Amino acid sequence: MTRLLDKVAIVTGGASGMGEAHVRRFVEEGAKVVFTDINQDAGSKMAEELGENSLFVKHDVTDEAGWQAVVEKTEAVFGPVNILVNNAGISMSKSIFDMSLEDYKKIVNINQVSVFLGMKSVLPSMQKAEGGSIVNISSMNGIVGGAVGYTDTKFAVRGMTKAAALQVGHLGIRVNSVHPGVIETPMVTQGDAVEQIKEFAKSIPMRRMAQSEEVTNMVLFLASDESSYSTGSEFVIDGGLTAM
Ligand SMILES: NC(=O)C1=CN([C@@H]2O[C@H](COP(=O)(O)OP(=O)(O)OC[C@H]3O[C@@H](n4cnc5c(N)ncnc54)[C@H](O)[C@@H]3O)[C@@H](O)[C@H]2O)C=CC1
Ligand SMILES: CC(=O)C(C)=O
Repeated sequence: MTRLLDKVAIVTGGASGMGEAHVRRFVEEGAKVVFTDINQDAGSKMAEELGENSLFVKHDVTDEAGWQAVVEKTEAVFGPVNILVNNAGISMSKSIFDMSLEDYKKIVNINQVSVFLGMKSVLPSMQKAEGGSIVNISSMNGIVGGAVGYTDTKFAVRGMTKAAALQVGHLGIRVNSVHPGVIETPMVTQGDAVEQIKEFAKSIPMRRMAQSEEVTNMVLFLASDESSYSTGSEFVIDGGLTAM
């Protein structure tokens, strides 16, 4: 299990759901992983369990100064950053009639502005490392429409990925987006639309939601050198939903 041997990675939203699965697998694959989240309790417990090749830093992905601190801490403890997974995000299921500007700005800041801040903050460190891989977690709703606000941010992440990829390819830095369908994480199982989502899952071509680890396999491929010629691309993992 050495697909990320000696790579230094940052994973946001790493204390739960898909982010947690990515962190655990990256450590198993030999990476040194700094993972961040606003959930201090879950993050600290996980870091204790994972041991010396991981470090938890409490960080809100909308906080620009905090991003600098995360990168500085990563370099001080493990060295320059090779991998960034911009995973943290929230969902929101209000209609356009009910959504306030405050709601809208909140989801744009957490799901979209954070991705800009993350990429901008790690690039100098990736230049020190002489290359890197950025994996931006969008959604199937970055390919086809869904909830207002959420869809807007996930389409943006897909576009931001391509724009950044064009600018940093010559530096040996790759940037790709991942587009999960319906994944069984707390975002889905603890949300207010759980029954509707379960019903919806019956209409997925593969007739089920995915487990986080199935998305991790894709993220791991993109984070590793195995995807050395992939950049500016979107990788869909949705059980066939966007093929419909
Ligand atoms: N679960 C699903 O079906 C799908 C999820 N996604 C995306 O995948 C990513 C991960 O989602 P899940 O694992 O499902 O969600 P989750 O809710 O299980 O995990 C998200 C994590 O992000 C953290 N977080 C939230 N706001 C934050 C902030 N401001 N700063 C730092 N951390 C913050 C949460 O504390 C949590 O630990 C999100 O970007 C989501 O939009 C995309 C497609 C499908
Ligand atoms: C499709 C999606 O991004 C969900 C369920 O959060």
